[in-house]
Amino acid sequence: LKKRQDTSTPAVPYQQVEYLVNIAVAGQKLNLDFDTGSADLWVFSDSLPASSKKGHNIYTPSSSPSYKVLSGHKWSIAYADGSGASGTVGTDTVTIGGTSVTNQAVELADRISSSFVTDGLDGLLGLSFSSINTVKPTQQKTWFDNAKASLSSPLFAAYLPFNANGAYDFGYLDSAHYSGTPVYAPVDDTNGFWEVASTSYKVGGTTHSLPGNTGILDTGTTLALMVDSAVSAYYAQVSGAVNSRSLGGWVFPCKGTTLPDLSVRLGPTNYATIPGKLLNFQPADASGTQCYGGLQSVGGGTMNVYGDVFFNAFYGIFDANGPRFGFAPL
Ligand SMILES: N#Cc1c(N)n[nH]c1N1CCCC1
Repeated sequence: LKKRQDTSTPAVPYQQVEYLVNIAVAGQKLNLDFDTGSADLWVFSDSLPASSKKGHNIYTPSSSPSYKVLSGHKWSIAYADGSGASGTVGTDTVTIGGTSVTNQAVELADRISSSFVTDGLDGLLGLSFSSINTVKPTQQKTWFDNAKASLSSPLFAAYLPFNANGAYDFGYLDSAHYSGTPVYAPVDDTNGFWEVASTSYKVGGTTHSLPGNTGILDTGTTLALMVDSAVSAYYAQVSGAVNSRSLGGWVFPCKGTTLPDLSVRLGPTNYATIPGKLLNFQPADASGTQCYGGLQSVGGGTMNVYGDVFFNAFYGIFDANGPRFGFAPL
């Protein structure tokens, strides 16, 4: 699994950092973005315009003897960052690590939005709950849902260290990928996400409550996105921080700033502390004067989104038994 930081485009709230995982769809190697915030497995297909296919590995069903068309089935997905894709559906054998799933729904993109053309990925592998899969008329299951019975344990874990190669462990916990003992929070899968209660946070030695709030653990989102009260309270601790419309979010002076840690409550008991140094995402402009924060606003609602910034500090354990989410410091 490789991590590629796309610093070419200006920071935007949902900018994707690709976690490229090499998987085989019927022996055809593809780099897919493993995304615990969505439930569709889709790939670039040969029915895309040539301009969209440039620089990507393309899945060609015609060269796979095990491919079967799922006739009359379509899919269409729109992500929170405004990107999207759509197309037709088939099934094939999908192998990750040593585990093969036969008759896995593979969604063929015949339309993709521009951000996918420039990203280094060849598609997405959804790892949220199958209840939000977009295939119609018959909803399809995620690769993990299909695979979990044949794994030693019905779980997977995300190891995504900052600026280093990461890994997804399927069916087991790799003790080399975390320290200490994992703690767990119950997951409510009603909305199809790995969603836990997140009713308070700590910054600058003060505990703030977030009544009725939850958080989703989402490897497909780059940053940590929280409700405005939390984001404002955090940047109130950072001198010179401003919420810049032109730069697309909260920025602060790159020089001389020491960001505070952010502790977020996951479940009824435990807090996860993200060190301040992981909350400096990248320079917000070419001059490098202002830096873009790794904590940004989720907009409205009470559902916070703990993305890759969280996983840069914690090994994330997605356990279908429960279901529950576990975490331990890297
Ligand atoms: N926005 C967004 C988003 C998310 N919350 N999880 N995964 C996402 N994407 C996967 C590919 C593009 C966006």
